[in-house]
Amino acid sequence: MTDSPVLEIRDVSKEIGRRRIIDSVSLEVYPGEVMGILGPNGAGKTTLIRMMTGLITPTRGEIRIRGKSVRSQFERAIRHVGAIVENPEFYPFLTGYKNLLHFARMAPDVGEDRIREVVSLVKLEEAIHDPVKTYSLGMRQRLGVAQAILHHPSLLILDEPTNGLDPAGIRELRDYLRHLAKAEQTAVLVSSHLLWEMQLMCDRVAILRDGKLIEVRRMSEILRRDSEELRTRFEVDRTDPVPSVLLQLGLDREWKECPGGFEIRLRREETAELNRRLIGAGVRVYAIHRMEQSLEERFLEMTEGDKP
Ligand SMILES: Nc1ncnc2c1ncn2[C@@H]1O[C@H](COP(=O)(O)OP(=O)(O)OP(=O)(O)O)[C@@H](O)[C@H]1O
Repeated sequence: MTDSPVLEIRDVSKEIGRRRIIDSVSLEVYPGEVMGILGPNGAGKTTLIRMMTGLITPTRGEIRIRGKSVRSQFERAIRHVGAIVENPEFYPFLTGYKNLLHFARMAPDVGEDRIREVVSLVKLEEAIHDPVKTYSLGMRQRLGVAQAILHHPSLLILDEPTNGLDPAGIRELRDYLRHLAKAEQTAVLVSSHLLWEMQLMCDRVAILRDGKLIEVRRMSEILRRDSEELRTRFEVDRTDPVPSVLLQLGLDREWKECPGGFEIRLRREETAELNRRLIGAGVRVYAIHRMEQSLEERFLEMTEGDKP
């Protein structure tokens, strides 16, 4: 990536009382990407987001938005940000359009053209002239995003945006967030404690545990499982040669019999190799099943790591 980052978090820590809630976090988010902050409840996601929006100040370190320090150049930094940190509040008896008009009056250079543009970006054209009290949760969420992006922010921050949405609502949210990131080159930052939601929405994900950033990875890398040991089931006619074949391969792995064959944990390449050797030993192999680890299992592994 050659662009300069929209958001730079540099070695940020936050202590409240004697507790370090955020511990030396550094992270960069670029134009046009959807970045997820993933961590279990209490990991520090909201605290980190509150620091990005200037609601609280870091104990140490610095946060810059488009190169401007949130602490020392607050107004110049924050004008590039659109955020929904709590649930957005609207006037329920006014239409979506009138609500947006109301917010547009507070922002410089936002006219009705821009309102129409954001309404179309969040795909709310059909309902925009209905009163907000008739909106579903997902529609309110979209109106919230429309409001947050009225002033063309470079960075859109959404804290747990999928709370209360059903899978269809989450898919919609994903579609227009991705569209927004690509169409307006907005950097989007969303937090969640659910990996599968991040999988649907994000290009990259930053994993937070106990206030520490333990990894930043492309979502596609997390989902690629070639180098991982997965539980693999072989359907075979006999298992008696398995120990000697494993010995030949130098694979010091536990395996166990199961109905119609055996199970073992293997990497992708090892699976092919074991198959070849089994056939060489005269075993008939009917099927090989690699059991994908569920996303929830992977999330627990990533966030619990070396915990007891
Ligand atoms: N003002 C505060 N005073 C004391 N402790 C706090 C304060 N704010 C947050 N904490 C603690 O810091 C930790 C991180 O909280 P934070 O709300 O940032 O986590 P989170 O990852 O957003 O979790 P959740 O998804 O539950 O909101 C929690 O253990 C919380 O109790």
